[in-house]
Amino acid sequence: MTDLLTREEYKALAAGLTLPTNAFIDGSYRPAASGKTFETVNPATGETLASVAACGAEDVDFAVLKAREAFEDGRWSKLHPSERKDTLIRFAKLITRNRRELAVMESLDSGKTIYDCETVDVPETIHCLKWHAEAIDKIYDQVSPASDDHIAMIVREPVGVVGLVLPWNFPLLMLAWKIGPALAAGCSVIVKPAEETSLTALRIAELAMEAGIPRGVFNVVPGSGPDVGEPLGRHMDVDMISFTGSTETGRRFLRYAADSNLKEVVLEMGGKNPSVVLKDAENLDRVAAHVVNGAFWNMGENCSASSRLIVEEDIKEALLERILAHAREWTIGDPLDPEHRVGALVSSDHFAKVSSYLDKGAKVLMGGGSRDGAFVEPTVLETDPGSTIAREEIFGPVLSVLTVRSFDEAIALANDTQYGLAASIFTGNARKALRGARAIRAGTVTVNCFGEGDITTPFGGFKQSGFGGRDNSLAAHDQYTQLKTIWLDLSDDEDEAVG
Ligand SMILES: NC(=O)C1=CN([C@@H]2O[C@H](COP(=O)(O)OP(=O)(O)OC[C@H]3O[C@@H](n4cnc5c(N)ncnc54)[C@H](O)[C@@H]3O)[C@@H](O)[C@H]2O)C=CC1
Ligand code: BAL
Repeated sequence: MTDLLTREEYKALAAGLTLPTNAFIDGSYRPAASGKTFETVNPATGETLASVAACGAEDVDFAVLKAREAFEDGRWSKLHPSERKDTLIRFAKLITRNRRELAVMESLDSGKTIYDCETVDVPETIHCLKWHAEAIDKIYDQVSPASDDHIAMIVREPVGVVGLVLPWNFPLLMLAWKIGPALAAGCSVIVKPAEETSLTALRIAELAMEAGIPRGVFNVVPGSGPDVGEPLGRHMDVDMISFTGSTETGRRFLRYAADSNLKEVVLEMGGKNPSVVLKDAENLDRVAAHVVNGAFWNMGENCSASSRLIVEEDIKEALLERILAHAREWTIGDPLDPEHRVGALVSSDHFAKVSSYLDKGAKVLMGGGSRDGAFVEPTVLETDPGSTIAREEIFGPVLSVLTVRSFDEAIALANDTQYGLAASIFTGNARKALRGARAIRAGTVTVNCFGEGDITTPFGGFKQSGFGGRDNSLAAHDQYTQLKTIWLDLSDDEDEAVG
């Protein structure tokens, strides 16, 4: 368990931070070529934290050029995997040494609670980098079954120059999910952080250099989606894009790829994830704790948040009573107070979007309030399956309650969505649990718990939640590598016909 500081100690650390503001390209910080900047704001207070380089196509071109040079000369891509492993482990250690600074920076820039930053975001970032580092010198190439006269080798090669386009809800952790396997594989990366939360990615770049990752291999280009994300997506010399964010922007990356060099595209997008609670669920208090955690953790700014509760009517009242009791324990307020479990939403724009759902006519069972500084109370709403609230990804601390009368109705409703990222099912009946888990079309289904798995399990979505690959586990290495087949002719009969 992380040793947390007091609110006053976190405030003092925050006051003493030096915030990185420039792009990081070819091993050094530099302003945007245009000289332009944009403000990054602490959403909990509305105060401007820093003016960050507002990069554009010229900066993207330069970063791609340098990333390509690094990739082709092999200063990283051709190292022995164990050397990349050692460097990445040094990198993880440097993050550990600077973990408090990163946790505070993340909390200030995103509104996330310091509690989550200290206990989840930063430690999971470190664990993710170490895991992929440790894996990379243990993955073997293959030899195919072939006749005695031939050997066919199947070797894995890094994809090349990859663009990593990040969301703002887990700025450090999503960075780690992507750079962990990409750097381990030998790729050169261009990170495009979300404009709301650029700071920790920019600071991490410096630690990457300090760890010994060669210049040009790790670049961070901050700026808006249209100014940086689009030129990256359309670049003719970028081999692949790995994106996490909204389904709408994910679609754009497919168009960019189709219109340019058909680069590979991996998309991890939205969700409207169901928690199905059947009438034979055991220990409703525990079920309620899982549902509340799934819905309100990280302010519900989580693509795998369990935002739809689908409950059989026989147990609805008993479950709701417990859900409301648990939800009341989720204290809201200053993100730098380690007692708080609910911080601020990421921005005033996002606050306006989430707030707009709160007056759409659903029956409010709890919460529904908001206050200055982008805070939205954990909210439980009873609604019907066709309502906007029950269908759209709100990405805030809002749980919709939907009532069903049977197992089949519950599963049909769970699947009645364009998304398919995550789901959970609560029941004491093993057969129903497995039937439900098989029937729900989602990348992750948890039984009698809410969870996203861990670094060892693939994470990604079905339907409009995902495309092209998985984050986490060895499956992530498939994203950043491609297979090559090499045939060797071993026959020594010179008379044998060729072809
Ligand atoms: N799957 C997930 O983890 C996330 C889902 N979302 C969903 O998306 C909604 C909107 O949030 P946004 O921040 O607007 O997400 P977004 O999908 O627009 O942003 C994600 C990333 O894409 C970039 N981007 C935006 N427009 C672009 C464009 N035209 N071309 C290239 N890159 C572009 C952004 O700068 C950011 O780095 C949220 O309310 C939530 O529902 C948002 C963030 C994360
Ligand atoms: N649930 C972690 C990944 C994401 O929100 O995108």
